[in-house]
Amino acid sequence: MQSTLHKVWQLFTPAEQRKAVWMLLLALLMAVAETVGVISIMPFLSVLARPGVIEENQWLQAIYTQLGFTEHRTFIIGLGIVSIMLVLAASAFKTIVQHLLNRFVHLLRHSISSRLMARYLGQPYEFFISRNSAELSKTILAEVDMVMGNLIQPFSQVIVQGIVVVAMLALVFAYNPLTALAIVLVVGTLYGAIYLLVRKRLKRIGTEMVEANRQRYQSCNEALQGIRDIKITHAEAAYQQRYQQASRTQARHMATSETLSQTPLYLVEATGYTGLILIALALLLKSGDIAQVLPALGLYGFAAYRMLPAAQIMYRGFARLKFASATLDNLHRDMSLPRAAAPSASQAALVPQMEIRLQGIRYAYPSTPDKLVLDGFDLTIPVNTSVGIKGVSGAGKSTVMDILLGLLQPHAGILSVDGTPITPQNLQSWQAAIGYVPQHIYIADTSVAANIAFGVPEDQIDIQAVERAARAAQIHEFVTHELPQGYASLVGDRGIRLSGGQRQRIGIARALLHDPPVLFMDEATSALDHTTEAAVNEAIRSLTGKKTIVVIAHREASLQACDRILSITQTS
Ligand SMILES: Nc1ncnc2c1ncn2[C@@H]1O[C@H](COP(=O)(O)OP(=O)(O)OP(=O)(O)O)[C@@H](O)[C@H]1O
Repeated sequence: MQSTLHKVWQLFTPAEQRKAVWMLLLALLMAVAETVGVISIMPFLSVLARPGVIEENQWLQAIYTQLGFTEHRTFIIGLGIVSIMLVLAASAFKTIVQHLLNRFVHLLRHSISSRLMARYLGQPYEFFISRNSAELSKTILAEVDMVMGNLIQPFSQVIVQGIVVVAMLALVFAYNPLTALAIVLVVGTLYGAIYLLVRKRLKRIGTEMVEANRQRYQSCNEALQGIRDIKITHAEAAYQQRYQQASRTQARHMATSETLSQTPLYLVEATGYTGLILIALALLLKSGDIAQVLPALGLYGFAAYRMLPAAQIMYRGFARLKFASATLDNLHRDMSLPRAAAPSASQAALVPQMEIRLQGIRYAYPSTPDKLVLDGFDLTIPVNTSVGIKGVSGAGKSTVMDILLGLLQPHAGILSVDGTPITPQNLQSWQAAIGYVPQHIYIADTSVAANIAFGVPEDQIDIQAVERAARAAQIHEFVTHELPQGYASLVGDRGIRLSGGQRQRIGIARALLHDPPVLFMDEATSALDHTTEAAVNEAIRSLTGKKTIVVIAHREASLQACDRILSITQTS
């Protein structure tokens, strides 16, 4: 429990932690308002039951004479009105505080999920090749919500309602300590026993629910991304079943957790009402006068009316805290990922003047640490020359390119530009000098222009630069003559409205957009027909001598224009 609270606390920024303390104070005031509301009913009920109490009670008498009352009736009406006003004021105050609490909780959700997204995006590329993307979306979108709904919101309720319960108990205690102790004993034992019985189960189904949710996201993601293959292989039923199984498990566990957190309500309600009737009878038997019993009964009744739901909400909060503890562990782990290294102050491109160099590179992927893809790999690329890299499939060509791009960190050896090693601090400057065409081009569901000027806000796109790059990539004619809205045409999810070759040319235009001094191309023309490939290659050939170019290609034709061809062989 303590570690759960500690983990929740660590999800907050220092400013949010301070705000949380303020919220706690407000909750305290809310409980005070609640108590004032209850206490204000006491004098009214007493006087209503037995007006003679005005003369017996020095406080009531002082108020009666000070305010110049002459008649009991008007005094009772006055007390009633004051009581109503206090209850109304307390309700208004509670509404405001509740709104502030809700706001705090929902803005926290926004803040935590935004920070988690930033934390993920700040991770090195290797992090993403080791984790499933559906799992990451699930944590950002579903688990933060889950933690808010099942942890922070119930936790804030545990505190607010805890204060209400304590205030109500104090009120009853002041009136009759024995009754207060009896209430604590009965209600506390009931809830405590039920909680001890269900907590292990809640934790277990909470853990299983996290796994079911992961499978739900993953099967959904895979099914929608691989829809072509699913259609061809008729794998709809298999995917549907995979999704359904996980979804059903999740639904069942959610329902069980709900039931387990609601169960004691009816039991405690029954106990509460039984207790109230027993107290009424005991009081009546003791005094024999219903008028004397009425105020005490009013107090107990109201305290029970406020306290039992509060105790139930508290219990529910604890139960949900237990249920969500596995989700919290997940979220806490990912929120504790290291922050991205701060880039150097200067973001100017690190343009090579002499050479780009890989020296003694050794690399193995995180999932297969014993299988070295590169071992003692050296490569020197003099500036403004072009290197073609060939080799059998799986030899490690793309891995070399990813290391040149600074996406993968070699385990040994260095990547340097003019003798300056590339580190996390100057990586951004190095990448600013590179235009890169990957093997699989990612096309976003936006306009052609926004896809070429990738990552630039729509209203800041330099359309002339976009057109220039598109001409070099041999896509300008297609965009202007065949797309209904030219560069503003939308390309669909992952560029579904474009052919493979058109997508590839958009990727090439993207790489050329800023006229980079360094150009890396990984199978950049593999999806083009011969005529288009020849035209693109011609455009790239015209750049030789003016840019430093590294090309990976299987087709010799794509490497013909290179100054040097390097053959990579698989390390055994
Ligand atoms: N994310 C990864 N995790 C583990 N192993 C990987 C990963 N990516 C690539 N590999 C392995 O590393 C080796 C080199 O892969 P790489 O993609 O660099 O080859 P390549 O020469 O570019 O191949 P191709 O010509 O088929 O694109 C292969 O054996 C591949 O299985």
